[in-house]
Amino acid sequence: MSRTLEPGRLVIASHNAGKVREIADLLAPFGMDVVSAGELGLPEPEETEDSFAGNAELKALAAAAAAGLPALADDSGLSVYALGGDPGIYSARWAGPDRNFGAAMALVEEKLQTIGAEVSRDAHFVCALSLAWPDRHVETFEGRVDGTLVWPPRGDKGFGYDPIFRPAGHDITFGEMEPARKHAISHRADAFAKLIRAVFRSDD
Ligand SMILES: O=P(O)(O)OP(=O)(O)OP(=O)(O)OC[C@H]1O[C@@H](n2cnc3c(O)ncnc32)[C@H](O)[C@@H]1O
Ligand SMILES: [Mg+2]
Repeated sequence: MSRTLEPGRLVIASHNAGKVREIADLLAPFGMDVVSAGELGLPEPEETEDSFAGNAELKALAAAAAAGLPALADDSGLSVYALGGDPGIYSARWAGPDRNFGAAMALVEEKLQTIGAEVSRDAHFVCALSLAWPDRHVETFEGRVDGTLVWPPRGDKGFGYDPIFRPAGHDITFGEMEPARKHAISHRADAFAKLIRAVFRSDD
């Protein structure tokens, strides 16, 4: 049985502006009073776990303890089939400390080109969302969206690797997609749907 999230303040435990915006959009119908980790001046913890869920839990627990409030963290990434799942949990680190996703996308493409012309361009995004409370109770939900990598990058509406990811069944990239359409199908929306079913459930 999941714990119910009571109305009140909730920390979005991310230092990524694109994610904070998407999570705030997804939370908007639920009437929480959201504040980001950056606005509270919380430190960015080192992501030392070897899974999306492990890193999401670490970030949520750290923010909940520091703020004394429930905290929602997101650990996510792009997993490329032909690259054995890379960049995966290292998706942010491939962009380097200056968060240069142009360079990270070019690195993905370069590695695919090195494998050869017939290489599979299948990829998926994963998102683990963890909700933690100051008493260290934590709940984690995972989502996924499948798609194909395109080159060159297209669109400037999203963030991160969005300009090279075309979700299955669509002919535009996440970078070209309106936020509302991305929220209907994304890995983050998939994880979020599971989270809201669990923690905003009514007990009757
Ligand atoms: O850890 P926080 O502070 O939340 O921010 P971060 O950017 O470091 O986030 P992650 O550690 O989860 O790294 C995941 C990277 O994968 C990329 N990514 C995740 N979701 C994405 C999405 O919806 N569209 C494009 N790229 C995404 C994004 O660029 C992130 O930097
Ligand atoms: Mg991170």
